[in-house]
Amino acid sequence: MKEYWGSLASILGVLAFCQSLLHVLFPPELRFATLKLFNRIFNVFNSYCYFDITEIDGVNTNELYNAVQLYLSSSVSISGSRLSLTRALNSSVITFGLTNNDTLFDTFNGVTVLWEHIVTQRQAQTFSWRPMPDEKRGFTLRIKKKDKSLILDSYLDYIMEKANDIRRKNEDRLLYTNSRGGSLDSRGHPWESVPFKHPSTFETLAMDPAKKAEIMEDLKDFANGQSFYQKTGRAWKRGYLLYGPPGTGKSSMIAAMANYLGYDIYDLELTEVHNNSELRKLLMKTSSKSIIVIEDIDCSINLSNRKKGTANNSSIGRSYCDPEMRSGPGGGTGDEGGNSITLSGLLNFTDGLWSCCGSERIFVFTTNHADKLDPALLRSGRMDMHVFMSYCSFPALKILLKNYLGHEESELDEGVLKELEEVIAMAEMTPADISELLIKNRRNKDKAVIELLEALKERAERKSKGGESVREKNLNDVEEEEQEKRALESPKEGRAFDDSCEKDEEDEEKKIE
Ligand SMILES: Nc1ncnc2c1ncn2[C@@H]1O[C@H](COP(=O)(O)OP(=O)(O)OP(=O)(O)O)[C@@H](O)[C@H]1O
Ligand SMILES: [Mg+2]
Repeated sequence: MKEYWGSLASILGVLAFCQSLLHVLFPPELRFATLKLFNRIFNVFNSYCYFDITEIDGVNTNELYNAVQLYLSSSVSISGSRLSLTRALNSSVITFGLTNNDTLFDTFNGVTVLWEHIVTQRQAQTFSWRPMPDEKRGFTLRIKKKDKSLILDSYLDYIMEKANDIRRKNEDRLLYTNSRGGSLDSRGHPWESVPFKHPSTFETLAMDPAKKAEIMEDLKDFANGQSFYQKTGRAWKRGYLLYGPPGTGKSSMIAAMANYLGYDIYDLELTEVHNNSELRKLLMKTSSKSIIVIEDIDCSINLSNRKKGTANNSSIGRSYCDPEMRSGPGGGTGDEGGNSITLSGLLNFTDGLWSCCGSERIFVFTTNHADKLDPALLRSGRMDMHVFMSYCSFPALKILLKNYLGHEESELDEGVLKELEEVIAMAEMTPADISELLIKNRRNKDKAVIELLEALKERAERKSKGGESVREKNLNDVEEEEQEKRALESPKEGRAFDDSCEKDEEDEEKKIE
């Protein structure tokens, strides 16, 4: 052992002697040139090339570093024996990462590459506007020289895309709102956000399964349709109008859409927006992969502008047909009027040049009265899909029974099922009403079903009685309308009516005399 240490010491001594000899014999310039030459020779014979991705690029955080870290976390979790764990703010998911100076092989398009995570101590604090971390972190990517041109660009793009997907999955959705009278926060953002944790999904949504499948397919096609939209020259956006009575699941559907696609929601409170330019600014500050929602659009602002007499000096309630209201992008005249937005502004918001300042966005409008909306707002391209959320149907009822009571169709008594099917359409009950009944009795499933059936029967009976009187009233109304119409259409009849009135008046006058 002593001999071993002795020989090691003598080797080190020789090396130190050589180094000092090199220093004495060769000037620094020559030493540098020699090293460069060695490097070149080494590179010629080395079949790999290396790429360093440092955590901090100058003073900015390198986005690629974070993306690589996230990307590698997806494969590391399965294979690594020592991993670093992180949990982002707002996230309910823990991600795995490579520990310091660890390596990992990855394969892309049949090419194998090596990643190494390198952590070194920062030597001295250089001047910086913000404090730097004590450690210098970075990834080194090793690729065979012959594969470099084959994969490098597409591989890095793929990593960025994958990392974004992982980030979206890990982070909870965000729900944004603008309801602060147009004020901006400290960073100049007009939107406030909270984590979006609505549990509604398409699985729990009670509606006709065929309609549900159609919507889901449409959403998936939209989300995967980047090349389609590019090819056809259309802005990558889609509009949905959800209409129907209160409590039929319009808001639940929006939440299900966001959870299905992993998008954020921007809930636009139209009454808080003062003018068209504010509306544009709000739109500019929305991110891609988001759903922009205007709930109860008929109540937010008067947009039923087609009726006579609504066109007055105020910009609210004026017609899209009104040339003044159509002029100029962004509503033009609407901005000057002061604190009101116009239909034109809203149309530009959903369909104009500004609507494509981001991409992959879905506009959803909800209303209880689709007939009150201006057709210009509803045309294809603005609202591509009109979804009627109806009263609870039999297939929807089966979904609610499963959600709230855990009942599969086969577990229910056939007779009860048949009775439910018979009365459900006539009862015209909303899924919200039925949910309340089921929640009330969820501890006693049999009681819940029986009470529901009774409530449905009672309601159906009331409806059928009410329906008759309504029908009678409607018939009377129609008759009166017909009479008025006839009077207007046949001047003779009208004249006769007028003549008789005049005659009566004359007689009256004579009597008084
Ligand atoms: N189709 C449905 N599927 C499942 N649950 C529903 C459905 N419709 C309503 N609900 C239940 O009723 C509640 C109210 O529904 P929601 O807020 O989605 O109705 P809405 O159509 O948006 O009503 P409004 O027009 O008043 O805004 C929800 O919390 C949900 O539990
Ligand atoms: Mg709603």
